Amino acid sequence: MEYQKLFIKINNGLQEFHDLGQVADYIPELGKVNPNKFGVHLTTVDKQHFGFGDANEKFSIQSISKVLALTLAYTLEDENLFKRVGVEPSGTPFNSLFQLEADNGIPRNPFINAGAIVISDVLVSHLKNPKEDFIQFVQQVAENSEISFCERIVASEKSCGFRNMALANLMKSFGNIKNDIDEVMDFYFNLCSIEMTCQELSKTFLFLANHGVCPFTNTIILTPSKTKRINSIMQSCGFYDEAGEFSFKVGLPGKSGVGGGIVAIHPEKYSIAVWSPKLNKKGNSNKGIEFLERFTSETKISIF
Ligand SMILES: NC(=O)CC[C@H](N)C(=O)O
Repeated sequence: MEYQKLFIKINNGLQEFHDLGQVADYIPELGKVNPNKFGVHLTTVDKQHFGFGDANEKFSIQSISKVLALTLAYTLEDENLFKRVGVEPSGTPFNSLFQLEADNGIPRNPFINAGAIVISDVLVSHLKNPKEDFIQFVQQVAENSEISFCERIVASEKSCGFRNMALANLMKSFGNIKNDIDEVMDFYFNLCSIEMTCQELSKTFLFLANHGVCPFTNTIILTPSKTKRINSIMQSCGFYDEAGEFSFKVGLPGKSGVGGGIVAIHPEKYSIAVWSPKLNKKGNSNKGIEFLERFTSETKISIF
């Protein structure tokens, strides 16, 4: 399959797409990004690369990193992890508070903010030097020692992270945060600040298309069963209250971030990353979803 030609064809078709999305500006630093950036990169499990547009430019992967945090926490806690966080779609925005009270401080899934804050707490409990150990894990999965947190984004998020602090405090009141809130939230904001290019992102996530094994190094990141489960949580919860719509349109498990990135997995075939900073009302990349819908329609291949 010549994906390169297909990317060009879809991009040509998208010239007529009227992108009504808006760049996330509730985090001041994210509001400074050029809204017209657009990149795509696909890496196959047999290690072929296909890139397009701004595929080699770094951007803030934001909530996409929640998948990597879940991956590490799942290997450390096994099924015990799911006593403190569920695996059901929330049907609510990523930073919603109200469900959490009714659910006694147990977040619906690990990909909404509340769920990722619980995962952060788990990692803070297990890791000796949480931030350093976590970024080393990401570098290992990415096979790239340059991947890092972005201090500028961390500071920007901390300056306006009131809802996230509220989520953490509410969960602490229910006993579902074990460590000091400031330490957990410092970890969470760093987690959200990781930067990657589309190329780095698609390569990093390839283990999820390959039964948990990184094809470049043959390193086992997860067991096949845990890999299936993480893909399944991405399928049902990767896009907040738009998860059903993404599944309906694209037909692949995936995860979005408010930096405008999306990564989607076709098990046993490829991992694809798209970046377009303008978001729809649900906080997902508007053009990114459109691109992926056209991509799986053109290739006529999805998991369904
Ligand atoms: N959906 C997202 O990417 C949200 C992550 C963002 N850092 C936040 O906590 O609000």
